[in-house]
Order: sequence, then structure tokens, then C-alpha cells
Amino acid sequence: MPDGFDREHLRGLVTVTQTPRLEIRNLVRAFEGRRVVDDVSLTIMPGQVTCLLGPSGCGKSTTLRMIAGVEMQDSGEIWADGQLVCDTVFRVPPERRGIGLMFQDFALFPHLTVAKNVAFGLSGSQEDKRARVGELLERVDMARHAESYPHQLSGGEQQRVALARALAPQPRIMLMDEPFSGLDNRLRDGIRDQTLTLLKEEDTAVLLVTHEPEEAMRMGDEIALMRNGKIVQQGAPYNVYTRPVDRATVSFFSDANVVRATVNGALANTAFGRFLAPGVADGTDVDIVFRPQHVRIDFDRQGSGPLPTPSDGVAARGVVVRARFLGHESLVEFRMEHDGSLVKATVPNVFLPAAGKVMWLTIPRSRCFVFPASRG
Ligand SMILES: Nc1ncnc2c1ncn2[C@@H]1O[C@H](COP(=O)(O)OP(=O)(O)OP(=O)(O)O)[C@@H](O)[C@H]1O
Repeated sequence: MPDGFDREHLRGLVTVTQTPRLEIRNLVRAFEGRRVVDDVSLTIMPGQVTCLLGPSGCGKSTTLRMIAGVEMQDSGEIWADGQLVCDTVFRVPPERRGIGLMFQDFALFPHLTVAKNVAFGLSGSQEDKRARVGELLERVDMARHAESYPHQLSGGEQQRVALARALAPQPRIMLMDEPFSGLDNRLRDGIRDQTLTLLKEEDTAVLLVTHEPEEAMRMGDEIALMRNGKIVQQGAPYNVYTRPVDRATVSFFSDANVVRATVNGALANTAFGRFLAPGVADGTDVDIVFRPQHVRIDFDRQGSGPLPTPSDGVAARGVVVRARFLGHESLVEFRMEHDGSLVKATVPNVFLPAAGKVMWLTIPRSRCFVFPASRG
């Protein structure tokens, strides 16, 4: 062994490679000649929550149904713990895939008690089943309702029973399709957090389908953003939010302001200053995209004009069109004097300038994204 190295030191450097709990490779499914799932690949580790996020109709549920085994793919493979589960020739039946399902219309069996609902998918001795049901009902805080029937429970309570039922057979993988959308906001946060804790404790790999960015950011260790059957971006919520791949991705997560400009000498000239557009040919249009919370309003100098620092770019004048209080922030809409375009800005707390007031706006360079111009 070379000088300066010992076994302990080396051990610390070795990366332990874990087998993915769920891996899908190049899944494709077409209906009537249209690919609704188009070459989708995903890897989920034990204890990891990945949110498949995208607008309605982009192919999220079809992807989930193929993994569950209730829909067949046209091509591609599904693997669990390093074992092939399904390709176009070989197919493990749905009930033997070790996959738990939790959908929005989770329908408990109405004629069975809570305890019997949870015990439904369990095998083993009566004693073992009773113990597992008891443990899970404790953990979802429903033990006192063990002998109740579903119709005697609130929506949130039913959802907790559904969660216990889905977890009871200790699935390796949990597929969840908009599981919380039937709940009102007050209940939803608590049940989401409880669900997440339980799934992590059981080391389950989770694929959760949602069309709500906020839910995906709250629940997901990773977000896989889907559009028109394809995964357009994948990564930790922070990375997807702060390094979006295109204008549509920015707009999907939040309101977005767009300033269009034509590139000249790798620079896009705007009323907010010049932006670098490396590698973009002269004469090409680009969109400078920025979120309302990153617009800076010059409160002090108001109409008299600020002296921007270089990182803030150039200040442009906007006339207040409308200002609304949204609770924890205010949304102010401006009509820009230089071209009549609209720019939205959010400001913490209460800031409600009168319509017609002129203010100067800047956008920090680091908060802007430059994309090829889109028709969207
Ligand atoms: N069995 C089917 N036959 C024909 N078209 C289908 C079938 N199943 C799904 N589709 C179509 O495939 C597309 C994707 O549907 P899917 O349910 O996967 O989308 P989604 O992203 O889950 O949408 P939502 O969030 O609205 O549920 C839709 O245009 C849908 O109409």
C-alpha cells in the first residue's frame, strides 16, 4: 500500500453503489398512432420520492399504469431491485410486482371495517395480520377507528386508512396518482407530511404523479418534469426551479415575465440592459425570462430614476396598472413605458401603489434566463 494510505482511509473513499428500487428504461406507449409516453426513463432508489410532474394529458398516468402492470408498453423495460419485471416479451403479473397503489379515487371497501380494509391484501397468520394492522393504524393515528366503517369517517380519515392499506403488505414501490387532490387544504398538508414520513420509514421507493408544482416541491426528493410524453427535465426541486431548461418550465412553476430581444454580437439589448446570448446567431430573437419576485422596484427614487449597479442592469420605467394584496405578498402589474409590455412584480407584505404611478424597475442579471424565442 502506498505511503500515506491506510485501509480505513480507503474505505471512506469507496462509494457504495446501490441497486435502484425501480428503474424504467425507454418506455413508449402510443394510442392511435400518437406517442403519449415517448421514451421515458427513470431511476428511483429505496426511500426516494420522485414526483412525475406535468400538465394534464402529458402521459403521467399512462406511465404509472405501465409500471403497475395494468397497461402494456409498446417498448421499453421495467426493473425492480435489479430484476426484470416487464419488457415486451416477459411480464410479471401486477399482483406479483410488490407495488402499492394509491390513487385519488382510493375507494375503501364500504362493507368492511377499517381494520378489515387494511388487512385485505395481507397474507400470513391471523396473529401476524392483526399485529401489522394494529401497528399501521397506530401510525396513521386511526387505531380508535379500527371497527368503524368507511362511511363513518371524514375524507381525511379515509385517506389515512387508504394509506395504511396500501402500506400494509410492505410494497417495495408505491405508485401514487394525485393522491391528495380530494382533500381540502387544511387536511392536505398534514396528511402529505404523515405519508412522507411513513414511506421513508418503510424505505419504499415512491413515484408520485401530480400536476401541481407546489406539491411536487413539497413531496419530491426529485422532480421529473413531463411534457408531451417526454421527460424534459429531472433533478432536485431546487435545481429544476432555479435552472429551468426552457421558458415553458419557468412558466409551469410560477408566473413569468418575458422580454423579447434580437441578438447582435452575442448580446441581447433590452430596456433592462444588455444580456449575454453566447452562441446565438445575429438577428435571432431570444426571450429574457424572469419571475415576478425578482423584479426590483426602486422605492426611494420613484419616478426620478435610480443609478443601477452593473449586476442590476439598467432601470426601465413602468406605470402601475394594478396592485393586489395576496396575503403574504403583493402583486403589482406594470405597463412598461418603452414598449407597452406588461411586467409583474411581487413584493413582500403590503405594497399597493396607485394605478398610474410611475416607478423604475430593474432585474438582477443572475435571476434572468435567456432562451430561444418561443411562440408560447
Ligand atoms: N386508453 C386510451 N386510449 C386512447 N387514448 C388514451 C388512452 N389512455 C390515455 N390516452 C390519452 O393519452 C394522453 C395521456 O393521458 P394520461 O392519462 O397518461 O395523462 P396525464 O398526464 O395523467 O393527465 P391527467 O393529469 O389529466 O390525468 C391523453 O391525451 C389521453 O387522452
